[in-house]
Amino acid sequence: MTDRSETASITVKRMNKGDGFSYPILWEHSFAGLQKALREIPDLHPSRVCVVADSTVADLYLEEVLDALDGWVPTLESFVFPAGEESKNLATVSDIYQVLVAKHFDRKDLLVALGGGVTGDLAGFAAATYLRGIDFIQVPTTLLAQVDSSVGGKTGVDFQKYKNMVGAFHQPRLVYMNMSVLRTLPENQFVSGMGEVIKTALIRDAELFRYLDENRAAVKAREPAAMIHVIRACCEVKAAVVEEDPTERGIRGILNYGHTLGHAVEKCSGFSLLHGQCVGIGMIGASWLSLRRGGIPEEAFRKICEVCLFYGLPDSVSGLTPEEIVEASKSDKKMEGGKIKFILLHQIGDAYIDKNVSDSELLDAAAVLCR
Ligand SMILES: NC(=O)c1ccc[n+]([C@@H]2O[C@H](COP(=O)([O-])OP(=O)(O)OC[C@H]3O[C@@H](n4cnc5c(N)ncnc54)[C@H](O)[C@@H]3O)[C@@H](O)[C@H]2O)c1
Ligand SMILES: O=C(O)C(=O)C[C@@H](O)[C@H](O)[C@H](O)COP(=O)(O)O
Ligand SMILES: [Zn+2]
Repeated sequence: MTDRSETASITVKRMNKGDGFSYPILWEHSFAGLQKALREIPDLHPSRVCVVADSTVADLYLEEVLDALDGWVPTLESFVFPAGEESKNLATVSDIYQVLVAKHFDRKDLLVALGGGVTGDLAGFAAATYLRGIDFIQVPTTLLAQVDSSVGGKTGVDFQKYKNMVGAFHQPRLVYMNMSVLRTLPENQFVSGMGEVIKTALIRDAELFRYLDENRAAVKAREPAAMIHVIRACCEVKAAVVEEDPTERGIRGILNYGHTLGHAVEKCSGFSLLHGQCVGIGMIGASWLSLRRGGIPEEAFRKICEVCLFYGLPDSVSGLTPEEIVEASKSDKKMEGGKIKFILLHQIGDAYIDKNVSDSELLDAAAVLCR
């Protein structure tokens, strides 16, 4: 088994293909090395830096991050918004633009996304669009952001209650993780992150799935060695998929495992359920359909349910009907040429994209989730 228990770095690379990019992903135990990591990035010479954080993360870590950056640039700003998915909208992006305009940020300046996926998506989208694109870095502080959202350059906001309806692909220049921040992460947010961890294992890393199954106590207790192993494994999978297909023309779609039904549940719940919890619910539906299609055996389906439940993920949702979940799935952006894009499993660790899932199959899968 690969030893991923040491902190280290990997590099996301895609060069000379027209949309080339390359950036390091670093695992550290404090914010102290952030300035050095930034100074090592060639051609990154901002005069102004704005750290974007939500209210909770700002209270916990903003000062430490500003201290870590002290002395690097003449102008160091911060922008703080109310924590929660409700802030992931164009109004907050507009508020970020206002600060950037007021402080005369130019094309060479930099945004720092300090926080979870909401902050990364928002700050990344502001960076993608302000002056037609400025640099940004990701400093992820939730498990979900460390295993998924900080890598790969999907940025954006919700629009009229539709998830991520407006956005852009814009790769960060650096992903810097301070692993110690996981100590303050509330349990429900940890569980939400585990939704994306299990997703990653199911789509491309059977060995990681076994690790999650066999090291339950260590992972659940957030033991540092187990966390580094899990987070590195997820970043390796994500980096590999994104390098292959940065703008989701094809294979990147597998990162959406559990999201077709998951995003629909998230929308129908009025965002009262967390993203990773909804992905967990959606994965049960997608795994059930994989079983029915003869992709995975009954035993694998049971094991997926068992592992999801062990890590605290829900396997069903109350108060919703299968019909409304299907309706919401079909009005999400998963449709291509009138067909829904659904991700299924050949086996644990091997996902594929299927564009032939019928309405009745979708309805049956949604019915499995409604109790
Ligand atoms: N761009 C992508 O590739 C991608 C991938 C997955 C998810 N997402 C998006 O990410 C979002 C979910 O991200 P999230 O789960 O990180 O949510 P989040 O950013 O809202 O963070 C969750 C909560 O945890 C708090 N928090 C963050 N770090 C903390 C810490 N170290 N200690 C204590 N509290 C902390 C935040 O203040 C917030 O209240 C969704 O909008 C989802 O659509 C994007
Ligand atoms: O990076 C990707 O690609 C993903 O699909 C990762 C997902 O976990 C994430 O939730 C993403 O934001 C979903 O993308 P969307 O295009 O379906 O909104
Ligand atoms: Zn997701």
